[in-house]
Amino acid sequence: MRYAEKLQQRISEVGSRLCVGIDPRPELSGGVDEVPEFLRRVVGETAAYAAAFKPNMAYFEAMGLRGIEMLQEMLQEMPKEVPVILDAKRSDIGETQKYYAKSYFENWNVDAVTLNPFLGYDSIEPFLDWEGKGIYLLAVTSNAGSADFQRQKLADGRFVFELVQELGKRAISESRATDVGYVVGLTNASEEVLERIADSPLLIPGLGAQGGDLASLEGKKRTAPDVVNVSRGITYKDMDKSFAEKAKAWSEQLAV
Ligand SMILES: O=c1ccn([C@@H]2O[C@H](COP(=O)(O)O)[C@@H](O)[C@H]2O)c(=O)[nH]1
Repeated sequence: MRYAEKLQQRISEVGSRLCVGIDPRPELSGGVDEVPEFLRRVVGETAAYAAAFKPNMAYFEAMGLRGIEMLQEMLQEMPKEVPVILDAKRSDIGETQKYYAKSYFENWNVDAVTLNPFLGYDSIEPFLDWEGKGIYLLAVTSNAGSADFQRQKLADGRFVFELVQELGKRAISESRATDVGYVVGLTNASEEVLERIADSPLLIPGLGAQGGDLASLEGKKRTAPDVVNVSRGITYKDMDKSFAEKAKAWSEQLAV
């Protein structure tokens, strides 16, 4: 089964596009030693509402070797029916990317990863021949600096983020096994952006703490298995509520 099919199946099962972001902050979770239990609770309580999970490598790397071990332990224990998108945003020459692809898709066996497309097609190629796997290329990120490059116009009138999508189109034209989607930040998902975004799987961060407005997505005729990520809005907000209650509330807002 292709990655996009697996994700669509999960969206249908849970009836929602909620992607639960997992970004542990030891200083807010009782210290590094408490993080494994925090992760078990987040995963355990939110899985029933999650179309996908999205751990971000940065938060695990920041805890050193122990953080990497925690990520590995969490990945091993995660329910297999929930696709995992590892937010790694890697970018390097193709020779090095081969090893990132092996690490994420073979050793850690995640379903999808985020990649930075700045180095071009040969830099994403090592990720393209993996059955059942997906990559999300950064197209329009949720930060203000997305205007610096991604939303600049070229001489021919196209935006730079449209060039990013040429990489995905090429992968489709070559019938590659890996599905290619895009990161589009909710905070920057204007009409002008969305009308130029392909009907490929989108990972949409920016809901909750970053203040993105779901109304931006309304009325779009999209068929791809898009997911909308909420991290702090579940794990570090309204701490009087359980993770399950917060995930349920977001999942209802993202009902399909
Ligand atoms: O454009 C992007 C790409 C990735 N992210 C990541 O998503 C989560 C968002 O966390 P919140 O707490 O819900 O704001 C985080 O891991 C970011 O690094 C993004 O926000 N925007």
